[in-house]
Amino acid sequence: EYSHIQGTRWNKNVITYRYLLYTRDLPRNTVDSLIASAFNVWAKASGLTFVRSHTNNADIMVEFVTSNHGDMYPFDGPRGTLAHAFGPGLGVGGDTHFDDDEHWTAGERGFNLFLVAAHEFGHALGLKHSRNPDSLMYPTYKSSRSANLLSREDVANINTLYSKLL
Ligand SMILES: CC(C)C[C@H](CS(C)(=N)=N)C(=O)N[C@H]1Cc2cn(c3ccccc23)CCCCCCNC1=O
Ligand SMILES: [Ca+2]
Ligand SMILES: [Zn+2]
Ligand SMILES: [Zn+2]
Repeated sequence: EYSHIQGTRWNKNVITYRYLLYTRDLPRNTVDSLIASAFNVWAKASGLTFVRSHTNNADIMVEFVTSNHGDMYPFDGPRGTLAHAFGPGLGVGGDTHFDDDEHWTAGERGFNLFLVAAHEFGHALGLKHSRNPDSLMYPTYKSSRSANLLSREDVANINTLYSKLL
């Protein structure tokens, strides 16, 4: 929800992402697959393609950081704010930061990285919060989410931003 540079949406269909820092809570390949799955949630609904990059000019830089980490939004230790993402745009646009003072998991305990990442990438694509508790873009974390993560509202909102490419 930190729409840093006024760009409501990405103006391209292929969006790259790159890891800067991992968490020690999970094996790297587990992080890779959870993050890829979170991108895939939005790829299916928007027609966008997400490609992992290993160079430093990726659109979405992904990192696990704590407290003050170089932007105007320091994290707050365990619990509280779990992560944040900048809206579409150049430079810091799209960048997604996870609070590494959280306990990141692939399951039910702690905070599920897939669920949080899916919410964050909604912001990275330009989505704001929803008032519907069943929506992925609801402002607070919910561990129990149905199989189809996106509410009809989430799908409608992403389609408003990115008309589903044929
Ligand atoms: C939706 C998330 C994936 C991303 C958002 C952050 S963002 C920028 N991407 N919209 C988030 O972290 N929301 C907080 C909101 C929040 C809930 N509480 C808080 C107590 C203090 C501060 C924040 C919170 C009450 C206590 C529970 C704290 C743990 C869970 N935290 C949250 O749900
Ligand atoms: Ca926190
Ligand atoms: Zn940050
Ligand atoms: Zn949010």
